Amino acid sequence: MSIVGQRFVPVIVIDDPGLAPDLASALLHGGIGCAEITLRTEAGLRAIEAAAEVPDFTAGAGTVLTAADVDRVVDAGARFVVSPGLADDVVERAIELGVDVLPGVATATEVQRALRFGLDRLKLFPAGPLGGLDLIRALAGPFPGVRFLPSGGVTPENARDYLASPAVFAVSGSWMATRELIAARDFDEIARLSRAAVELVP
Ligand SMILES: O=C(O)C(=O)C[C@H](O)[C@H](O)COP(=O)(O)O
Repeated sequence: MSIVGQRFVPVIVIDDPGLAPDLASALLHGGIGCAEITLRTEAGLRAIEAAAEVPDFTAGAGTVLTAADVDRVVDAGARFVVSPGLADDVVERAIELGVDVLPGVATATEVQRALRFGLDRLKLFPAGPLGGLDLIRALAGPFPGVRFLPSGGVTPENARDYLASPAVFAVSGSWMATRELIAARDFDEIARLSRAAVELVP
């Protein structure tokens, strides 16, 4: 399973890898089948490993900054790799290993660089501060074949509008599984917020 077909990609910052299986189950319970587990914390890598074991769940890695990170997260079981920006070595290594890669782009120049790698699904980061849907509409003009994953400033209030754009394949954000909710083991609330997100899509 890959990220294709997913419409919500929760961004996870986790401090205890032991919580990853319950987190993945809560997301699944809410109707979300994947997550980008970031390497922002020490626990990230082991959390990917644990979430990758959960049946029907697609564990991905976020904040992947180097080719060595790609090796580590793929070894841990990550099925997709997300970066805040576009680093050639990260993209090349992910392609070599045959894992989906979603580099972050913020400009038309970066979209062109991503296209040279044959990528047509890109993260747009940080989507809100960059101009949100206005920017996506502007980029969709010269790049009609590209689909974006807006991340950064996506909320339950604007997710539906983003997802209504044909240039958006999924949205990403931390709101349905915040670091605090995970640390508090509030898996019922994570499932509820996930369900509410999924229900935003007609
Ligand atoms: O660390 C990374 O590699 C990231 O991917 C950054 C995240 O995409 C955003 O931090 C999510 O933004 P919020 O939903 O506004 O919290």
